[in-house]
Amino acid sequence: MNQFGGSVQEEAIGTDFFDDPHKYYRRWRKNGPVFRVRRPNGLPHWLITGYDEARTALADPRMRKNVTDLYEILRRAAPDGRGAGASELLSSHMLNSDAPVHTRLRKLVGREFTGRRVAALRPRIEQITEGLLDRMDGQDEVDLIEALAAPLPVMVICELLGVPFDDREKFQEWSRILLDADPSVDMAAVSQQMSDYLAALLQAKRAEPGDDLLSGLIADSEDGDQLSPDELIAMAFLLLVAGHETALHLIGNGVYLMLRDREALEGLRAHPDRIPAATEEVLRRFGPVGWATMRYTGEAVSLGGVTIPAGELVCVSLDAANHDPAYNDEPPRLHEVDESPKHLAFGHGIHFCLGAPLGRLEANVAFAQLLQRFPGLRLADPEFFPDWRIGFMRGFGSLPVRLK
Ligand code: HEM
Repeated sequence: MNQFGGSVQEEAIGTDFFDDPHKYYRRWRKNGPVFRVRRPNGLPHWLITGYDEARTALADPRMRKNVTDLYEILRRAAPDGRGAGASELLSSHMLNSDAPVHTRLRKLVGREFTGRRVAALRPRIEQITEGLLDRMDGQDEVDLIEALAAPLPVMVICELLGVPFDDREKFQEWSRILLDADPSVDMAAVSQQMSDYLAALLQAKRAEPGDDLLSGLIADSEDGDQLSPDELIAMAFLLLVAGHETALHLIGNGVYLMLRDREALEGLRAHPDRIPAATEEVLRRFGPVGWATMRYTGEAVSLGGVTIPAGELVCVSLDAANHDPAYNDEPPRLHEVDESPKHLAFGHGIHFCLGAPLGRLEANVAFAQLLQRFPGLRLADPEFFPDWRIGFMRGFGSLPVRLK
């Protein structure tokens, strides 16, 4: 008998999950859309896998994210008592806050992160992509992640935020450690390095503002608004981290899917106007954020036939919801997507991805240019199987392709 009256299943997740989550999803569907799991690191929490329940939960204000309470609950639940990855300073950003704090932060960044600013980036994204493809030209074989999927989003986010591109190795390494919450690394030390780096960068921008988004945020906050220095650090951290690993995997996963279906790839090459719809289907099938960030119940919540008590950790599997057979029993081929798939790959509700227009734009430009430039593009090894990243970010670190 467990604390939920014995009727609630708890499913253990093995590290083989990351190679083929669908094997698990198929089995889990028999449990209903809401049940308990235990992560490979021993952390127990509720998991939501049904599409309707996922949408409902993501829009439910009783599913909270306030970082102080969340970290406390995580520390209590974690078998080693270590809790989450990044420090509370770095993590006190809008993705870890509830209304009205979230409303205020989102409004402030929304003034700078506008559709206009993103749309204006298109020619620059095209130019950066062209430059990266120029470097690939003439080679027989490249790793597509290293040559295109990784550098493009970092170059774009660095320009947008005004972060020196030369610093990328440092902050990419720190953010990867903090995202994956690697237990063998001293998170406090890495968090400190990251926050010191961002504090110095913001200080330099205060002294000498540029035409970039972080300078804009500083100027706004000095205009009588209240983004404190700590809030600026957390916001910069969120934008930097959320803005490149995700787009990297969207491009990597998309190219992989196209290369596995030659006819779809040729169809998209012949009809590039179909690429944006194909990108949406890539997001549905292989969205880079497999599981949304952790929430907790502020009060008891009944969902999908179970009642989750107050103060419990809850995670929504966007990936499982996007494959709910109730909605997606016959997926279209990538070149035949007519209707935008109903996916939750960018989340839903107040935390819906701020960078969705940018992520989509980067992927659309990358796919279009790559298909036009390299007619012979194919997997270097037709039997290639991705080495999926361990963690709930869905993507892989290398994709060897032949260009001729
Ligand atoms: C390209 C693929 C991307 C995907 C699949 C993606 C996915 C997501 C998801 C699922 C969430 C919500 C998480 C949750 O509710 O737990 C989110 C939030 C967020 N994303 Fe993205 N993202 C992408 C690109 C970007 C980019 C390029 C940026 C640019 C900076 C960005 C910035 C953000 C921010 C700031 C939030 C927090 C929004 C809030 O709390 O109000 N994302 N993203």
